[in-house]
Amino acid sequence: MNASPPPRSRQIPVIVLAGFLGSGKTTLLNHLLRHRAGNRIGVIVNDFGSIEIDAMTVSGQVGSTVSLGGGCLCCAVDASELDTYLETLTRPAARLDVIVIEASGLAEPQELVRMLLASDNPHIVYGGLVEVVDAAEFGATRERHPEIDRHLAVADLVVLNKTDRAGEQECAHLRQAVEATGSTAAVIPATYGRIDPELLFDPALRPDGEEKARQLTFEDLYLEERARESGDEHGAHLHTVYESVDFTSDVPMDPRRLMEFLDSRPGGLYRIKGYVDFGAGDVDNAYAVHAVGRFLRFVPKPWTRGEPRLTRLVLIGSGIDADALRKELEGCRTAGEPGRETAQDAPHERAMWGVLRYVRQPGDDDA
Ligand SMILES: Nc1nc2c(ncn2[C@@H]2O[C@H](COP(=O)(O)OP(=O)(O)OP(=O)(O)O)[C@@H](O)[C@H]2O)c(=O)[nH]1
Repeated sequence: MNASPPPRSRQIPVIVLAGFLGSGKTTLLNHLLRHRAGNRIGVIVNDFGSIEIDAMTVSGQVGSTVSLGGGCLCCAVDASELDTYLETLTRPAARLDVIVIEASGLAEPQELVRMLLASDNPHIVYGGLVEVVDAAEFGATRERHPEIDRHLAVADLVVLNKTDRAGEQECAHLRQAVEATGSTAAVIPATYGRIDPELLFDPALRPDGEEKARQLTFEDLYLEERARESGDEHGAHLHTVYESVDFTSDVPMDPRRLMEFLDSRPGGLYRIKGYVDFGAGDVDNAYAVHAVGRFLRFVPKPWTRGEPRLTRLVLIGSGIDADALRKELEGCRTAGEPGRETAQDAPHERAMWGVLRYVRQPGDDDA
């Protein structure tokens, strides 16, 4: 009998980090690596020579960084090559929580996103496209590279970086430009790429508490040092640009109403995560939900015996109206007569069609 590999139950989010030359991608990546909240981050870079790989690796993580030499990722690496790198990084031994691909400043990010969505690797889930924009250079870059509008249109999160060098006007201009592309991406202002890592990944939840019990690392020391230098502005400001909304319900959600809510979600609502009980719509499964920008996916998972049938959602965004969102979600609950309905009822099955559009079937290519 063949020894089967150990199960890898979680899908690892893969985030694409894009932006024009010098916009601050590497700075942002380094910031994420220093504020990784216990997560183990794997990085694929397709730059060559100009990045200090050593500076980007964090303690205990050397070996999880794969550098693609030889040019622009979307041109030089075909899908099978990318898959090989992803396969390496998703091995259980790597114990990664998130993978970030830093696209070359000249890459067409949509090509890379398409490759990820079409990937057969069952251990990854697309985690969104983050487009870094140099606020001070935005006007000039746009003149030289009109394709930036195309990049903004497909981004899930736009980081308006270098706001220290730009005036209010440039920032407002960029927001308008993003909206004009038809994009609903959240726009987050930043200096030196200091965005809240929780926008991209969850704090690690390690059952063995290994991260909590560990000794001070270089990362901690670095953070302490920086906090001292800056009077701790740094840490305090990280949490000011976005809001999060928690929603819990023991009444099942109505699939049609929830899909209406999700299909018309406001632009600033950048992330939704959690799981949903659709009651009679599917009595056997909880539906894990994962939304980044406009990307949405449901993954059905059988309820375990005795597990409380709850819907639990966390919504994260900037410029969102938390009370209004919570009310809208409350309005998505079923009238609530659990037990009276059965999954065999045709109307319930039909109501689930909207949800099932976002459940990936084997062999699907969402691109
Ligand atoms: N003033 C200012 N400078 C910044 C900020 N963020 C990054 N920089 C600087 O901008 C320069 C370019 O930053 P990088 O992070 O290397 O940019 P990149 O997008 O990775 O560049 P490429 O790899 O060439 O595409 C560096 O000198 C950074 O220190 C910021 O918010 N404000």
